[in-house]
Amino acid sequence: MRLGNQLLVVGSTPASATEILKTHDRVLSARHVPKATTPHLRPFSLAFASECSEYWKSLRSLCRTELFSAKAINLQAGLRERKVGEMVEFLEGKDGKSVKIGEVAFAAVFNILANICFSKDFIDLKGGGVASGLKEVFWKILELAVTPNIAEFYPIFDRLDPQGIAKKALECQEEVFRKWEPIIKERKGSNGIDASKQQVMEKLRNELGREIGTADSVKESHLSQLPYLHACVKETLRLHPPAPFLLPHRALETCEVMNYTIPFNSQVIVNVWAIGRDPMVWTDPLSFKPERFLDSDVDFSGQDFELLPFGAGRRMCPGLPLGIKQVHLIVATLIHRFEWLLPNDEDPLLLDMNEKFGITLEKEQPLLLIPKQK
Ligand code: HEM
Repeated sequence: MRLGNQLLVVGSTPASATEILKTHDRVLSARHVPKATTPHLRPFSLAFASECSEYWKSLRSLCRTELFSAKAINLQAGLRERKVGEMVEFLEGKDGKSVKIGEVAFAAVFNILANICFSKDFIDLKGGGVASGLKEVFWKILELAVTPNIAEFYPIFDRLDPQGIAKKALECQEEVFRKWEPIIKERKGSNGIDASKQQVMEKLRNELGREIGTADSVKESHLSQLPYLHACVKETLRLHPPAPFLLPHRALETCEVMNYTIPFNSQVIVNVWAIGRDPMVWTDPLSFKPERFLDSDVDFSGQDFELLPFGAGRRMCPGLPLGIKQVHLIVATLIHRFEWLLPNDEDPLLLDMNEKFGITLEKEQPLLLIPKQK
């Protein structure tokens, strides 16, 4: 696609994903950096490092050896269990009332990361906390990053910033800095749910009941014994990959991909959302069927190009080991500890499942649920 002066190349099949993320991994490993990722944050960013520089390499190696190595992940198990326990306590206090479950899970995940890096919580589950409101600012930045920006398509408009995107992005950045500065200083100092999904829930509850039994809380040591949970999470990531186009790559040099010439500096994206729903790849692609993964070796570790929620190749997500542990632990805990109802006796079949596209995918209407203690 041509967007003004910008060339955008989209790979939407496992074959083109293999070419982009494996065969031509080095040449296509640069990042297209949207202007809305503000200039002050760019030099420190791993995700928006424009090239695989020495600094980028040192950050990746820090992730591999310190933050997300198998040893580090095991050592963090107690912390994750504690934070998930606090989330459960908070939800117990909301028995019978509706909660925005996405926000609650976001706070738990954010606090896990904040404790790994800064040994303290950033978000108070009841609202408030040093980084309350950060989620909104992050969403705003992501929204700005994907807003079609005339100044990017036609560099002649760069200085004019006709849509005010650069200005708004700068305001967001200032807000992030305002919220983070004290912490860092201190540190220095529509398709509804069908009946088959109810069967999925029942199977998952049975598995959790069998493996965890009457134990009060789910422990990370239980997780490897929960194949149906793993299959449910894979199936969710197939249909709803959080980064539907990965993060935009950029060609370092002109190269040939599947007989197409990709000129130097083109933006290259892989549409993993489309791959996950491709009828040439998946049988009955739009149905939520975790069973498809039970007798299959297909995994999201970057070797199977039909399932790429974390990408593949050198720009692949370094946070996979932490991300996936958190998702398994949180989902298992929420289902094991609570019954979940929709507000106003809403029919699950009529639930609005539309998604809002951006760098990350989220439900257009936040999911409101009522926890009921079992
Ligand atoms: C379920 C959870 C997660 C998913 C689905 C996910 C997905 C992704 C995807 C698709 C990419 C882009 C890959 C590409 O452009 O080829 C990415 C990059 C990245 N992710 Fe994740 N991620 C998750 C959790 C995390 C966590 C927990 C962290 C760290 C705390 C993290 C840190 C990063 C970083 C730093 C990059 C940029 C890597 C680079 O450009 O070299 N992610 N992630």
